[in-house]
Amino acid sequence: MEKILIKNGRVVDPANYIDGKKDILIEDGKIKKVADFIVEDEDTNVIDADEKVVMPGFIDLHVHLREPGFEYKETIETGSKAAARGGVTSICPMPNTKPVIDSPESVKDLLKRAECSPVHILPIGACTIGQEGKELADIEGMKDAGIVALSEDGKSVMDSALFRKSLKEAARLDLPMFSHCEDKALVEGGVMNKGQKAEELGLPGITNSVEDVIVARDIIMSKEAGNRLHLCHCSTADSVVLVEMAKKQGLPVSAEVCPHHFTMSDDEITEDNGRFKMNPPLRNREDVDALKEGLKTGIMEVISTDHAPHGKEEKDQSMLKAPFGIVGLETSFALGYTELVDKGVLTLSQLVEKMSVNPAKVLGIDKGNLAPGKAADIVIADITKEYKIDSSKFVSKGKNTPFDGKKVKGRVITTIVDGKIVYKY
Ligand SMILES: NC(=O)N[C@@H](CC(=O)O)C(=O)O
Ligand SMILES: [Zn+2]
Repeated sequence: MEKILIKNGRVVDPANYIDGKKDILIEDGKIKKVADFIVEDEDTNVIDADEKVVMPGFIDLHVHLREPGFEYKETIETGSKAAARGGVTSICPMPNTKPVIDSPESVKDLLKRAECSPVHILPIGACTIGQEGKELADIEGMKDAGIVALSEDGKSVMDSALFRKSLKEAARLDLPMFSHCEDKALVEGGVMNKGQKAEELGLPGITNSVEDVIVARDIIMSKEAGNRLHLCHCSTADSVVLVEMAKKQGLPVSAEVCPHHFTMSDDEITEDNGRFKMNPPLRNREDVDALKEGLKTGIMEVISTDHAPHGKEEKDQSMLKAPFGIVGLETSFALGYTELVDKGVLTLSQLVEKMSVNPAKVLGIDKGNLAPGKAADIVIADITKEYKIDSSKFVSKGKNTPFDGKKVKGRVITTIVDGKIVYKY
């Protein structure tokens, strides 16, 4: 296998307390050596990373690949290539495909299909059969087949007694539960955040309580069941308060924030169009500020995208009709860098913690770390030059983003997975 030497880059590797100029030698898919100066052999591929940052590959705990069943929105191939373009070297696809990933056979089928992927695919299994919320799925069988977490994402298991059963299985099998927090009955047809903007546009609103009551329920129930709980796409100020309370009690609770929720608030929605529609919705300024503060203090540990591709026609219509969801894999680093690091909310090292180190901890996998001997999953990026997000360049089939044309910094230049270059700008 090719030897690669990454020279002169600013290595940002928080797991090893490194933020400084180093060379990294990669051999046989693994990191061989990290040092101030490494001399190359003749047969080494040298990557000049002068003025670039070199980080452990990002791990995205929340993506939708749509295959099987909705290949017109995305396939495993296009979604995983989008990940590589975004510097994301491991992705966790949610089970809301058709059929739903709810059995050992469907997990095996997914992993077989995933052989085309340039990045690692770590599947998540559904809690209930068909995500219908009626009957528990074969969770142990799915674990044996290779799932890394459980989730009913797209909805909550609204039957709390059934949810308790899945939490107990999660605890027994040591699988984290990834909770999509949404009290279905409270949505009442809402399509965007309830507030002044929704009134202006004449659209039904989604209150914060839709999320908050299930965040509280899931924390309380996980405390009793003894499972690890990871709260998906937190969007409200009170979610942060509740996660802080759980952490103060020493509970194994983690929480993610998506780039769109820390970048944009509902008052920035310019028109009634599906590109502004996702679940949970863009919230108000106070919520956005609370999420940023939560990221800063460390209460919110993970940034993941909830990459949710849809067809052009589906999204280019009123929020009353468009499906929920926006793409995120190809813009997450740029938004994180621009909104959090460049604006002084986080250091670059802290951003890497949220995008690489902590997601690995949530899954309990040996990644997010550039020490010798570790797998060479690496991203090299340029953080100096400003550019505009251009959705026509996305390799994802989904172009549905509210950030088209936004000026950002933070461009992924090279992505390496297991010592192999899988993307080059
Ligand atoms: N987030 C979304 O708006 N949509 C997701 C489902 C989900 O993660 O809630 C989807 O699958 O499209
Ligand atoms: Zn969700």
